[in-house]
Amino acid sequence: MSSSPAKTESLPRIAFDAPACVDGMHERRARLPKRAYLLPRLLSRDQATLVRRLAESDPTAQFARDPDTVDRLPTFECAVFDGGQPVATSVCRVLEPVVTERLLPYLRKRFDCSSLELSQALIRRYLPTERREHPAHFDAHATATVVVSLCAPDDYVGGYYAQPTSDAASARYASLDVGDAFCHGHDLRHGVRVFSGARYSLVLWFTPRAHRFRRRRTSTIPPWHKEAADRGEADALYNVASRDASEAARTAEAARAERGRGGFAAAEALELKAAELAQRAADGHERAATAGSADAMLNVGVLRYNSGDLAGAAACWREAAQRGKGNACRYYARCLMRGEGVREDRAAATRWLKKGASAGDASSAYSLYLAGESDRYLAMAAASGHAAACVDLAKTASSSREALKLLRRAVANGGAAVAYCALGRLFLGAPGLVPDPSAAAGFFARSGNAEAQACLAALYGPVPRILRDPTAPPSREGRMLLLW
Ligand SMILES: O=C(O)CCC(=O)C(=O)O
Ligand SMILES: [Fe+2]
Repeated sequence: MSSSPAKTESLPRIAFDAPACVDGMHERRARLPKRAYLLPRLLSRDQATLVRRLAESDPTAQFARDPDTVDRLPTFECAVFDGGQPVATSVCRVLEPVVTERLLPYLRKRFDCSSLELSQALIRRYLPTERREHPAHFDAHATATVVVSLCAPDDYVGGYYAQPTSDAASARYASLDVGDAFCHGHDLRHGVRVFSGARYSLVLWFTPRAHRFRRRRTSTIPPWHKEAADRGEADALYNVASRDASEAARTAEAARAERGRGGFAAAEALELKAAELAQRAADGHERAATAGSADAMLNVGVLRYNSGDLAGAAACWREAAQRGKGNACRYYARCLMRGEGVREDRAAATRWLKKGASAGDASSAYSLYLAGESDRYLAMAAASGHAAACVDLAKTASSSREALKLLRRAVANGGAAVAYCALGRLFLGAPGLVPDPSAAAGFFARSGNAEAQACLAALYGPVPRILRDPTAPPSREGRMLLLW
């Protein structure tokens, strides 16, 4: 992870061919190994601003916090159009003419599909107190993706990047002006990293009419991606295998729930299906790894590790790490640190963690900080939204305001229990904040972890039952709303 750049211009950027006009649409083809295009000013500045304002104010629009399909952290996405139907009606009214009159004719031609339609549209936000990144992934479910910037370039540093290979160093950023769109197919690895500031984007997914999908009902692999897998394309093989793996996990969860309800026969059938899917996922990952997918190599390493083949696991992780996969660097460093499957070598482990951190893996950066390397690794991890790093950095923040920002980011990035506990401590007394034991108690109750319960006991003596409930609302709702 490069330490925070001051400007998007200093990041490696996507190069484009000269402008061309296709069916009245201005495009610039990206110089990338996969089909991708810049569509300058797809929305006017006014339209982009209006879309963003409506998303923030329309009662039919809401930024959801349910788990994202890519990283399982809160999405902070606002549904605009779903399964062929408008959701945020006011936003759809602005987009309708742009989609039907300009985008659809263009995309049908560019992606050779006369039945292409808008399947889903959503707005994502990346605020300093919320999501900072969306890890590299494929939009396998869509024939074509169109991402429109709803922000001025000066509002943030970083943004959307295309990453042709699994090596994080191959990431190239698209500098988009407000209203500019970037358009790509199902086979382009891409992601978002916001180093600073706030970013809003509109994401539109197009599929043939017959494959229109509803939110989260994307567990089946669509034919265009399956065809790529059948041709032996490593990335597509990996995507198919990881879809099988997540279906296996979902089915196993359903089996557990069924067993809990006493439906033993149904549970058994689900367990069988989960085992079949897990086996198919394992075979798929092996095939994808053999075809050269570093993403799959990481998972094959996990499978080997879990089966007790530590040397096999270390070899897989090393190979994936050599190909620039940040989390594989960390997994391999762990082997070196513990002498698992390789000879123990702490100096080499540190070198691999540094490589992982510079490939964007926040946990590598945090591990380096924990191992006593420079404090800048703590700042690096916190900047990416690493929850524990945000909480640790909040302890030495220069102001209560900065500490609050970091703790809100930790809550949004999966660290609720520990962050709420730290918030409780902050409200017991911090420079610039009037101590508020009642607000502190509310946060401790929300946290529910052992430390927070001890703090509650210290505040009020034996903890009343209601305050032990981690879902109990804070005691002063009005005040909480101001902060949250
Ligand atoms: O926010 C963006 O620009 C892109 C988000 C994205 O890649 C996705 O939602 O799949
Ligand atoms: Fe995407």
